[in-house]
Amino acid sequence: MRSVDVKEIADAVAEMARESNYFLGEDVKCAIQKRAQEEPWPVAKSVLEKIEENIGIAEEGVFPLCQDTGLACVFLEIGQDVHLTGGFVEDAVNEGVRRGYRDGYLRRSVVRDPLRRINTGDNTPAHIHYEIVPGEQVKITFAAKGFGSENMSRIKMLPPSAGAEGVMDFIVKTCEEAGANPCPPIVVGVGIGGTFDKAALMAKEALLIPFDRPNPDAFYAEMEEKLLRRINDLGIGPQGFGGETTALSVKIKTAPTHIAGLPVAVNINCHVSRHAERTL
Ligand SMILES: O=C(O)C[C@H](O)C(=O)O
Repeated sequence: MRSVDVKEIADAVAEMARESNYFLGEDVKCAIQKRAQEEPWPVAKSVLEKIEENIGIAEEGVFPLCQDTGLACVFLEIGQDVHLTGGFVEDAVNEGVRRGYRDGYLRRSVVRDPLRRINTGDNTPAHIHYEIVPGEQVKITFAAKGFGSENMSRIKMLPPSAGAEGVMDFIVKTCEEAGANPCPPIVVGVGIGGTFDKAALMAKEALLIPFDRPNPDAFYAEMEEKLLRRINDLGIGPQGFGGETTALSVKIKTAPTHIAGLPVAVNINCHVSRHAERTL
């Protein structure tokens, strides 16, 4: 049994909240740079170059990547041989979010009640997902989820007869209907199978997979490639001005499901796919 003080979790969350809002991952930056070089449409190319310039400005540490600094989504993988000490883990995560958003001068975007809309003032509470895993470490993944793109996400309970084609049509249609709203080029996370709620969670987790990591299952790796081509063929383009770059990456997660069902969830992210990881 190993002890981990939850204060370490709070510190890590605070650091990741600031870091992820100012620095994009290398996989995202490389994908944008490659697309900017290859994009044949002049307006699309110039928008991608502006996005690259914006990334450079954010890296100077004065302005975050986007005014929508996101709802803090925190994924905790807790080893079953870990003893968490020093307080309640949920309070520690929220303390980290509170500090990170305050010290990073990040916009607070959370309302306490979905209908009465009073801002909590410190971007808490975070959306926290816990998973118990083997071992004696705690892995924390922080994602700042913007809502222009979250709002364009969809879930559908398809009949099993829809098959792979039906699933792909739903994913592509979701991206087509999203149009310019999620600030393309988008990142597409897909969850197939499980239950209604599991599919949505997998779609969000799929957004955290590095762009350059191919799906370990060849069937789904091929589906990801086909989907990326089909979404880019929509011609929506960067920020909706047309072009061949509507999406940067499509990642799929799957889970066993019921014989009578085929849940599919599509979680869309804008091009600032912001997340960071720490292992304690
Ligand atoms: O919340 C915002 O700042 C805007 C939102 O992310 C949007 O894309 O419309």
